[in-house]
Amino acid sequence: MPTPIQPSSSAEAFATSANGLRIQARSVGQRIHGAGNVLHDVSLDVAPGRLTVIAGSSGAGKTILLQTLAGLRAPTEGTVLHDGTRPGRPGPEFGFVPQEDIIHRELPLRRTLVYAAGLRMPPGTTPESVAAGVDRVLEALGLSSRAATPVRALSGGERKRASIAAELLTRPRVLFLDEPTSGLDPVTGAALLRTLRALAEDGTTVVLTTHTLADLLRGDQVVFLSPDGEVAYAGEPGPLCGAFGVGTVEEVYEAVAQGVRVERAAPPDDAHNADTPSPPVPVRRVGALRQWALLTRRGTALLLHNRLSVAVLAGSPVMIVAMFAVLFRAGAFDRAAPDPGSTAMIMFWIAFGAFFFGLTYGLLQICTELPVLRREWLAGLRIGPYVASKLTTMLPVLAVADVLLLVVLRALDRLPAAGWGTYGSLFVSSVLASAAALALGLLASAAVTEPGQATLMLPLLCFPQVLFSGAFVPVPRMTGAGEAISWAMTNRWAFEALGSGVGLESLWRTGASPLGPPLLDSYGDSFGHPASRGWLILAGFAVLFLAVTWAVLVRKCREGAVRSRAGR
Ligand SMILES: Nc1ncnc2c1ncn2[C@@H]1O[C@H](COP(=O)(O)OP(=O)(O)OP(=O)(O)O)[C@@H](O)[C@H]1O
Repeated sequence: MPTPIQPSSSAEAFATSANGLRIQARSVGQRIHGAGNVLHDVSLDVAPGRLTVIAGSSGAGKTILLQTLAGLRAPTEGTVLHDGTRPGRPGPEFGFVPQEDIIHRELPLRRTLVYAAGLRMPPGTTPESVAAGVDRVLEALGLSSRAATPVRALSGGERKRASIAAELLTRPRVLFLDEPTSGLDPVTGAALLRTLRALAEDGTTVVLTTHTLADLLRGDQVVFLSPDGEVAYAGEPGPLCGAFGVGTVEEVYEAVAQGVRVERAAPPDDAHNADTPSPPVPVRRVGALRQWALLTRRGTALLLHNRLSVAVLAGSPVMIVAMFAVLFRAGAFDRAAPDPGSTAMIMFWIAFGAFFFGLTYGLLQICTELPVLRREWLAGLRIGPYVASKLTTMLPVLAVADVLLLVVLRALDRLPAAGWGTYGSLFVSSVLASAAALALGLLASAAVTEPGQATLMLPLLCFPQVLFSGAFVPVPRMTGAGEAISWAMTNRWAFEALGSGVGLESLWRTGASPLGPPLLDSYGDSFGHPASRGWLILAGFAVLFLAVTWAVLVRKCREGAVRSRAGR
């Protein structure tokens, strides 16, 4: 059941004594690629410690104006000033709550906020201070009784408050919220507005967009946008209806749609010092190593709390081992009576199994949490430690899956009775194949725009890895184009490294089967190189895919969350 916001959501409970940010917009225009001019000549002042509500019909440009006022989008015309200078890089004094959730859903609320605090609060903050900070925001937002509840089990209103709680951890001077009351019932929405008002009364500047009529009358200032992105009204909410000569807020929407504008005195043109971006706030960010350690811990906790992840983690190895047991007869590697065709296929399926584990583990890792990543990037998260944490969270799991695969296949006599050296080589080949596939999965996960697309990528990425691996059509038998493509397939190098490590060439050449030598002719020198050559290539692919993942994420965070500040 949703919890009501407690009376503790008062100015006292915030106890931030924030010194609110002053925002000025002067003749702001915003041109969006594909949408044209979305904002026209917007000039307004947002005083520190005031609650400003931006309203207007759907598509009027409310979100774009909010992002522009926040300094997340540089205006294409005019100027936005924060405390009289152009916005710099957001720091802990800045809070932004987009429409999507910006916290993970899997963990209990308090634990989620503790991780968020670890990434946002200054380095050196003691665990006691983190705990106190988290308890403070939970109390301020009336969420103390929900502290142990997984975020996914919270109601829509509670989840929205949880996102706001994450933003309040650093006691921001300004808080921007995109439609915080959408989807909330009137009582919960009103309570949330009261919470935001308490925050403003304590000094924080609060700016929000809304479609909820009642919200318009609850702010200190209303900015009403016309459908073509002009300011139709900016001022106190009390005189709003009277200014349009109507009786209700609904009628204000109608009047604005018909082109009515309320003239007002233009704010003074004090944008002369706009050329200087505000000096960067001296923020000490949490170090890269600490970010990586924290993200790895959080990633592991999220993984273990996500039923789908656990099902994929446990299910994939079990499924593949079961298929092996059904498909192949035992004893294919017996030197006295080998089955060369099966030995090649066993090596291929081990390579493909390792690839499949890595790819499936990686594919949903990033696309499911992109809004969270973007918001945390704004708060100082570095992409390098983020990508590295994905590797350190997933690679041990993959290594265990690969070991299990090899152990079970040996126990079922689908692999030869060989020494530690052979099995060490098979293990390294499998883990590197999984690591390269994981990196490929992370890259695909970073590149797509939603989880559904990531799922579609699975067959697209798997098919070429099967066809061009060199297992079914040996590389020497491929066309020139096919051979060129096979170079880009990690599965080819894993297959060859595994075959080399298990000694396929010698088994086929000197084993008792007459089928060995002709097969060797077909496969050429596929298994004639040391396994270490394949390891190097697989490691190279992993590094390459991770580097591209990093680049894609940096671009996405910059484009999606922060657009050129300070004239960039
Ligand atoms: N990334 C984008 N690419 C192309 N057009 C965009 C983009 N973002 C916004 N727009 C367009 O800009 C206009 C204003 O969008 P915005 O999201 O600010 O409207 P809004 O008033 O917040 O609407 P709503 O109330 O429906 O959320 C719309 O026509 C929208 O289609």
